[in-house]
Amino acid sequence: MEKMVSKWSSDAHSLPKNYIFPPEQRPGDPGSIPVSSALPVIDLAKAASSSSTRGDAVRQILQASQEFGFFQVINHGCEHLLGKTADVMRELFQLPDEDKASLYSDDPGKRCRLLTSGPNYQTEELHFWRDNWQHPCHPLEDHVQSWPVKPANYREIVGSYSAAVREVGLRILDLLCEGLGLEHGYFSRELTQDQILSVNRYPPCPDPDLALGLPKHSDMYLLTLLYQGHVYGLQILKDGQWLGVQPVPDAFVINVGHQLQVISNGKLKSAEHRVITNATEPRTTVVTFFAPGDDCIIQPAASLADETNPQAFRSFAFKDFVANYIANKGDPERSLQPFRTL
Ligand SMILES: O=C(O)CCC(=O)C(=O)O
Ligand SMILES: [Fe+2]
Repeated sequence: MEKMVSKWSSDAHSLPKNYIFPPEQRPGDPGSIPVSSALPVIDLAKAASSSSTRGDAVRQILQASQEFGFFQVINHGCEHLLGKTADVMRELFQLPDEDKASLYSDDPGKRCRLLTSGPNYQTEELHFWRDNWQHPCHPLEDHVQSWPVKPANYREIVGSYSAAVREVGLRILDLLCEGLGLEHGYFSRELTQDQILSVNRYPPCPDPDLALGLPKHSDMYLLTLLYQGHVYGLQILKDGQWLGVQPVPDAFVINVGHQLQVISNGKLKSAEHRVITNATEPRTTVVTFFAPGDDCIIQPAASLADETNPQAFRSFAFKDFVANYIANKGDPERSLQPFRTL
């Protein structure tokens, strides 16, 4: 708990050595990377099933998932919950130390915990400039009892938020099904059995050129839904170039995880991304990962593999992917390599 960046960083005028990335991984001058307007912002109101524009929304989502592995959505229906949810998370990070100490754990096996840096602080060579709070949130009745009782409205607000973003995530997955030609509901059972809330808190950093909030990685689950608020920090790698993701009011940033990359037989891309810090404004982001159950078998959808597009990955149990991802510290190529057939 003493290790949490938010605990000591306001007194730090320079970076501790083990927060300084090697030169080739450093973000460098933030001004050198453009905040890009190229990433599509898709209006989900246009994707209503009765709407004549649904086909356009399906094409936009599919194209963005192929080209960038990322897109933003607006008019998703959760706008009224965003401020409340971000506020309750900020309150949680500002609870008195004794309350936070009861939530903090360095044990990577604990699913509901406050932590700092990466999943396993003890074994890391370099640390990331972030604190994190995470727990499962679906099905709600299985998990809500393990959530904190402070802030007093935490369970109510986070329960509503988790249920509402689940609907958005499943709607987006159904639009992707339509785009990929998979049957309706393909992703709605074991493939999204788990849902994990992960809240990042990036305090102001004395030297943003040298540190990273999160280093380059791809997400290992099926689909990620991110509320990033108004503070910039997320960058995605496209064709070897970093692009900054513009904060759009009330939008969710959506990205393809490794499991969706595999199920789509490589048609959709799980893009690498990272988080930079800044010297003045704390950044709080609320991430929801939609994930398969541990024993769920992952494989390319049969209809997406044929003679011209041979099956690019073998089938595997999701938990075996997770073990290999963790062993390789999320390195995208080494995480996927044992499961490739081509
Ligand atoms: O905080 C962000 O902007 C992105 C977080 C992220 O990439 C992650 O939690 O996997
Ligand atoms: Fe990520």
